[in-house]
Amino acid sequence: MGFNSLLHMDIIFLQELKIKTLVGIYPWELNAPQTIQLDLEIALPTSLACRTDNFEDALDYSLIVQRINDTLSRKHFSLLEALAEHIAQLVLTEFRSPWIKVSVAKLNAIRGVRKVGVCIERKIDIGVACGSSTNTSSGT
Ligand SMILES: Nc1nc2c(c(=O)[nH]1)N=C([C@H](O)[C@@H](O)CO)CN2
Repeated sequence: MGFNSLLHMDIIFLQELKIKTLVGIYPWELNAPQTIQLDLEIALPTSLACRTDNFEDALDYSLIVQRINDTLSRKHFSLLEALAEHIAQLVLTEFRSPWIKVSVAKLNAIRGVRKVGVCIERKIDIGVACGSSTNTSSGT
């Protein structure tokens, strides 16, 4: 139904997106926003824009950045893992992406380590792409 096959995957990437947000397991992290760095690879639902050169056929990456900034300005996650999952599910559902890789890192959070973080990969259930109502995308 208009979705690329996995042999033919077009990807929008966002590198080193820096966002201030509340994240962490320690009490001091509840009220002190920290800068995290996000790297995203987002598979596109179609390749139409490649052929048409028409912005209306493209997924506007500035809207994805806006949406991520918006959601992270309202939330506090304890773990980077949960923050990454939230971003993955948001992009899969709201932007109709079939596959995503999300890396989230804290900068200089540990002495001697420039970046520490997690990287997760998620995909939608193929049934969802084809219009079925089941969704088993989370947590796999
Ligand atoms: N696997 C994880 N380990 C730790 C996390 C995390 O999000 N995932 N977070 C912390 C603290 O919040 C730390 O980053 C404070 O500097 C420790 N371990």
